Amino acid sequence: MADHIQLIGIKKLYAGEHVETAALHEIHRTFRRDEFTAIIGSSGSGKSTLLSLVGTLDQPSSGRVLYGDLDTSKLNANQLADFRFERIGLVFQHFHLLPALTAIENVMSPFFGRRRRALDHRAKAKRLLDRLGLAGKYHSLPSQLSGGEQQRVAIARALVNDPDWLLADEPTGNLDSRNAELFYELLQELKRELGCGIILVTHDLQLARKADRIIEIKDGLIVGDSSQVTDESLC
Ligand SMILES: Nc1ncnc2c1ncn2[C@@H]1O[C@H](COP(=O)(O)OP(=O)(O)OP(=O)(O)O)[C@@H](O)[C@H]1O
Repeated sequence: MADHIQLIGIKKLYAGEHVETAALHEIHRTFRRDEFTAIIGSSGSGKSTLLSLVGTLDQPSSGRVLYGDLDTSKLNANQLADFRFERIGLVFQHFHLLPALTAIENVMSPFFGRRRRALDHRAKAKRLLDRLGLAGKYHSLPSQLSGGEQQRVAIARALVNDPDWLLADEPTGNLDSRNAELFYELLQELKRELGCGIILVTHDLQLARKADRIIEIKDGLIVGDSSQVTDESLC
């Protein structure tokens, strides 16, 4: 189990028809599993790009992403998919639930096509849904759930395989401030209970301020890191 993720000289260029966008410039940073890290920055600053590279959903143009000693740039596409499945849970702003599947089927969906005992993961999915206050909603479709409930189904799905890391991209963007607050508290509890590292991209400074560590991105560069500078210089 990796206790840290290390970014070594990460750059990301997006090639357009006529222009190339440099979304990230030479990022060096280490994330620790015992920290709740919030990533903040204005729109277009590179937060989602950074999270997708950390989550191995995309490859950097140059540089490397290490989970402990494991260099993810050495893995092929199938190995990366297995690596993500085993180690990383992902939550997105729009939840990305499959509309034709019930809550419990959505939670189990990471196992579809993988040889695992169906009974084991159904039991795990139920435990997670119960833990997240959705015991009566196993068979509800996403369209029959509130935004906050859909978000909790998405978290259950991200946690169903006991990941070492939970990466969340603007997960509170579609929630009102009360539900955003509840969501944040839930993440804190899950972190304590399950011991997974959490990296949260957010526009919500109120929430970010509660994290153990805040990293601020501007124009593809890290311009603030509360583990290296005083809190007053951030936000
Ligand atoms: N697939 C892509 N192709 C081309 N350019 C992209 C692509 N994805 C992102 N970009 C560009 O890279 C830069 C960083 O985008 P990114 O989505 O990482 O920002 P962000 O901080 O997450 O923004 P927001 O808060 O609005 O979601 C932006 O200039 C964006 O237009």
